[in-house]
Amino acid sequence: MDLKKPTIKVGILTISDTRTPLKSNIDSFDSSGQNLIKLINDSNVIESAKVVQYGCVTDDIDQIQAKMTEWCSERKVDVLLSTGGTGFSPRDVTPEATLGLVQKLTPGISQAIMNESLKLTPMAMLSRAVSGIYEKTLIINLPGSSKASKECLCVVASAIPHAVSLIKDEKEISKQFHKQLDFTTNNKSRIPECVTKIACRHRESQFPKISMKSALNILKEHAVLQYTENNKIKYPTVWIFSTGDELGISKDAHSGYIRDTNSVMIKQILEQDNYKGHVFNYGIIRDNWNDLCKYFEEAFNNADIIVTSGSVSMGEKDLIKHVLKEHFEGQIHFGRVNMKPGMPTTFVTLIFKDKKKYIFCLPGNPVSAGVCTHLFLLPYLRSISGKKIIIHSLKAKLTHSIKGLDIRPEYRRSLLKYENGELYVSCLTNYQQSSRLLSFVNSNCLLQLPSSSKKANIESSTIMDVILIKSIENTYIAPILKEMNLRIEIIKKEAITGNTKNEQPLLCSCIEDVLHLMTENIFVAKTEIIPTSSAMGYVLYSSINSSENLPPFQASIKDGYAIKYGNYWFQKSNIFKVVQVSVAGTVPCCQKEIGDGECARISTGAPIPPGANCVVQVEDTSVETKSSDGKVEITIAILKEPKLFENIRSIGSDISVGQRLLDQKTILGPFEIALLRSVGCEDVEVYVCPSIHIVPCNDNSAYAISHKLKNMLEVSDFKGSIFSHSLRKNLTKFTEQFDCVYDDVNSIIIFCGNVNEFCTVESHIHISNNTRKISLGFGRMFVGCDEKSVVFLHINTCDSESIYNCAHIFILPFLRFITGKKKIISLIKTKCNLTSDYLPTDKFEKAELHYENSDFNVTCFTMNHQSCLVNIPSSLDQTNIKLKARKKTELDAIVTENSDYYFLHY
Ligand SMILES: Nc1nc2c(c(=O)[nH]1)N[C@H]1C(S)=C(S)[C@@H](COP(=O)(O)OP(=O)(O)OC[C@H]3O[C@@H](n4cnc5c(N)ncnc54)[C@H](O)[C@@H]3O)O[C@H]1N2
Ligand code: MOO
Repeated sequence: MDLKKPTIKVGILTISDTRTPLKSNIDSFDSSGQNLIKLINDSNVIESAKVVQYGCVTDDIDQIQAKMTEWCSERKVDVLLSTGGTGFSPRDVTPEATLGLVQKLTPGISQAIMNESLKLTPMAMLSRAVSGIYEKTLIINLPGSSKASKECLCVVASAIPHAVSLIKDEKEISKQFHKQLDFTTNNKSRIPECVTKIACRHRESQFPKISMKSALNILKEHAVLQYTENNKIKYPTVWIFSTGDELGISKDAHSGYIRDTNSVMIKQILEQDNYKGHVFNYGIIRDNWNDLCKYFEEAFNNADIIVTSGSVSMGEKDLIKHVLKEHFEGQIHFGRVNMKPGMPTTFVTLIFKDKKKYIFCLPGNPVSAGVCTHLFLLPYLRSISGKKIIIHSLKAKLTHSIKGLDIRPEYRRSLLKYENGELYVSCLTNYQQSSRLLSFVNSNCLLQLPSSSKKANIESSTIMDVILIKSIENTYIAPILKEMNLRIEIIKKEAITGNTKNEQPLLCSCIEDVLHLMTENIFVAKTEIIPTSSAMGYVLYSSINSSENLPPFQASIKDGYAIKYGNYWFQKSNIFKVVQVSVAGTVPCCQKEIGDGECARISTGAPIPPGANCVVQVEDTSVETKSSDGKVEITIAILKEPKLFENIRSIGSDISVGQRLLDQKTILGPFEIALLRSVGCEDVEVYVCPSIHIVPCNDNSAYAISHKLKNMLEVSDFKGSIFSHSLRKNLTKFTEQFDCVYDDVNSIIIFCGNVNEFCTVESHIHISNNTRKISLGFGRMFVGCDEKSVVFLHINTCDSESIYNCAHIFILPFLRFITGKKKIISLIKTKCNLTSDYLPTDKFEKAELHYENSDFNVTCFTMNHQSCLVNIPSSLDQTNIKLKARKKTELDAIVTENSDYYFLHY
């Protein structure tokens, strides 16, 4: 796919008797040379190129040739661009100097420059510029004026990288090119006329807009699990790729370029959902027929399910559907869905080498790609994986009114919140554009809005359907647990004697206070800087602002024509001459100005040429006149009055320089990572994840609870390892293991099980000041750190119930707290049918949690799936409960298992 390209070294040689690089003298300042440097170094007009040599010489053959020879024979430059000395005056000798040197002529380059220049001015015929190859350097003469040299450079810029690699005989790159050529010649595929002849492209989409319900039903019909190997289920392999000529991954990009966010985001969404098959990111594929055929073929040879993003709407380079249909004879089950965003979503199946392949073609707009991954791809993969949960949907009360519904059913990024026992949903922002990844940040669900042709409204407090796109757990952060009455003692160590003494116990009722006391002076948050792409699940240490604008240039929202919209629309002609093409990847600064009565054919995401002030979608146009061979449209008619600035995304409208992207302590998921990548933020500072070592203190029961604790940590995404030797049984072996983990500054050591005296532990961990001891009612716990600031916890219990409670009420909250998580504990209000046989225990009891009729319910004293801990207050007396026997009692519950699963249904 994308080979890493070496930098192209460029030399700029100004040839003039009068010009100098000195800015002080405006009259003689070499503005043309300096402008070329800017175009290459700052505007990246030539992909992967940098100006490494610059010089000014007079119009003298010897001087010119001396400089050219120095730069070329010493291989200082790959491309030498001369500016000036190409005209008819007696001193103009640049072409003669060049011709005297080059070993091969490159007339195509000179001709291309001449052709394009003549379109701008007949005076171009007075240029005698030439070009050719000397040693391994390409020399191109450009005219002397700033404007003309820029225009000429733009004509040839896109061909330069390939020309250079051919001249340098770069094996890999040329091999790739020739492979492509072979493919083209061997390829017998029938390319449809709408692709080969631009004047014949479809003005309207060929695919009916089907409803979301029908689309899901079609997917359901195709969700057959048929992959088995040796009687074992083998989950299908998924390959993902992004398409687009404007996409890139590297930092030094050319302008007109957008960073690929989608392939990574889609992969991470699948991984986060624990899809059991293999998922590969295949990178970026360019928008051309042969590349698409070739890479699809490779994907079909290796994968069962292929997911693409981009190239599915109405542009001339939107080839995916055509390639699948014409080249691979695929069956397009749907090619458009009546929804916002994500309308062009496409689902195709085909038979390749006797095997059925399933292709999900998602739109290129990053929000559309993310939303459609959740609404189509995940449900599909879940159903072929035999999961019960297909779509996470639930009901919530709208916190505000919604004005002016769209004609398409809409899925808005929104925030679901749990407050006072009820679920509330609010749309975070009005900026819901499908290019704007920021709309995912701080949202955790999609609010489903019905369509309306009359721009109807929805009243506040209406109960709405929402679909979860992030864990709901973050919606009910409630760190306060009442009436817990936990005792904390602080243990001080006397530095000189080594004795320990206890301080007066403190009584705390709020878990957050306890955590603060547990960590104060003990724990210093540790952070590290890691690559953004591997930051999934980490917590951001400090907030991040953007250093770039997105889009970086004015971009089109639709495939259509960029026109200059005049004031008196109907008095003017609706016929426009197509004078320019702006497809994805077009370099903005190379575009010509659009004049009255002119237009540029433009694709979604491509830069708006100067002069144009609105884009008319292709559906609202027709071809008026064609070229004689019928291939090219010469003029088009605009059928509907446009609006000023319609279908234009202005610079920085999605993200502007300096804008806050993410707040500190944000948990980084697929959307957050995509957002950071979209503005080139390649590294992030995050809280360190500790390595947790569990030490069984004494006998077998300590081993059993150590394993139990390890499992509980893992369910919550913390990794634990267990010492193979217990503290009590084999002190020597234990010490060896201990020394190993001791060197790791990120260690947390958890001692499990009773030891009569805490000092057995203490003697091994060089306890420092301020160790804390907490009495929990169901065991005791110590928190402290040693001189090397290894944090240790000692849970003084061997009782299985106690370790469960202790893990959920202290250890996990503690670990979340020190790794920067905002969510410390998931506490919700539940309703419970308590029977009169119930006896108050003043304890946390395990219970089953379920979500029914918009209520969270718990069933206590059940052996069914225990998924929460309910806090049964001691003040409830038996008579009271008997009285309430038929009424539901309200109880606080700590969610102990991934609670998203309680809301799921298809
Ligand atoms: N004339 C019409 N134009 C458009 C229509 C339409 O019905 N008629 N539909 C619009 C809708 S709705 C959507 S959604 C987009 C979908 O376009 P494509 O799927 O063809 O995607 P592209 O044109 O390739 O890209 C759209 C946009 O997204 C950016 N992009 C693409 N891939 C990526 C990526 N991997 N990472 C980041 N950004 C990406 C691209 O630069 C464009 O800006 O079409 C509308 N047009
Ligand atoms: O359907 Mo598109 O996804 O609105 O931008």
